[in-house]
Amino acid sequence: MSQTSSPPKCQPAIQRQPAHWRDFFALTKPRVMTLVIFTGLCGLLAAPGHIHPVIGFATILCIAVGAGGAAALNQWWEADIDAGMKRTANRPLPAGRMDRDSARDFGMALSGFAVLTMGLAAGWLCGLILLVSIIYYSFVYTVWLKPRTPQNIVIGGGAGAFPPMIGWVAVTGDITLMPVLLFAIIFMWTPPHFWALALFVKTDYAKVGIPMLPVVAGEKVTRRQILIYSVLLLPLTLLPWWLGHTGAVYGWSAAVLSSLFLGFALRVGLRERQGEDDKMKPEKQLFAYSVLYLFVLFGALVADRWVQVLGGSV
Ligand code: HEM
Ligand SMILES: CC(C)=CCC/C(C)=C/CC/C(C)=C/COP(=O)(O)OP(=O)(O)O
Repeated sequence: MSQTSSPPKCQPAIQRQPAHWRDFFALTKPRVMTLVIFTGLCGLLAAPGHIHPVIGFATILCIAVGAGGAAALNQWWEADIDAGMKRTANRPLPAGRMDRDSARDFGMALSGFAVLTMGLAAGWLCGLILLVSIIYYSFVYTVWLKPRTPQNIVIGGGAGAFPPMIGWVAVTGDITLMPVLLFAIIFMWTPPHFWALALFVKTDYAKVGIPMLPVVAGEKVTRRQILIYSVLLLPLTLLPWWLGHTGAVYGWSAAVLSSLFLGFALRVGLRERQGEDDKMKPEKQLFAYSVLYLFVLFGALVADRWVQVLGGSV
């Protein structure tokens, strides 16, 4: 098990020219962060109350910039690990298209800008939650948990669960039960989301000494764990409806989406791999569905709110 206690030592290919803007953009992990930004936007749109459109826009912009900054800091720290994995070897740092200090400075600048602007525009509670999520992802998860424990993403998953809470608090000004439930839903969703992927990129993580669950505990345990979190996710996503915080549009959407999630998870959880040339199709399907699932679930939350507003029930 590797214990990363200092930033990457290897300086890959020599970087002679200033990095291209495309590499700075890539450093923000834009594809992953679309869902982070979307859930933040949904938290903002589903919250009861009104927010000035400019403040609302600034809030989402700051979530995007802050998440991008945290992703850059993650890659600054992990350049040597990324260099050793096929999936990540072509990132700007391991591929030598950018020097490490630029990535660090870029990440710090984005993070600092996002937290300060968030505090000034949407209030310091939102600024504080954003700061916590940036530190959570770039330090608690990346530096501390990831190289040390197979429970890294269970605890570290909290980092990605904050954006809808930020969006919600930007509108209401305080942390009530609903933003906590939205946090809990993403927290519970993260292990099946990531372990489905970890099952089919297991060898990559093993190669660089990252103790992901399938590497340390094996596939069977990982499959069972995926199942446990997916079973718990179903009632958790229904809680906002049962407690009367949302209407039937969200409730039925959650019931259908989470049942399907459980269906995909059951196929992964209860099966055994058929030899080394197994294509891991159910695992790939669960991973792909996990992304679609969260998009649609949070979309349904907003649709539900709009139905209630138009129907005059709030
Ligand atoms: C600690 C928690 C998490 C871990 C370890 C994790 C890990 C990963 C990894 C390794 C990928 C593969 C794609 C890539 O390398 O860029 C991925 C894809 C993705 N993740 Fe996660 N993830 C986590 C949490 C989240 C959260 C909270 C969200 C959004 C709310 C999210 C959204 C996505 C999306 C949208 C993709 C697909 C990107 C694409 O289409 O290429 N992830 N995740
Ligand atoms: C507002 C804010 C700060 C949001 C952060 C959101 C967040 C925690 C997203 C996590 C998503 C992500 C890219 C995980 C990758 O894990 P990894 O870095 O272990 O993946 P890798 O193996 O691809 O590098």
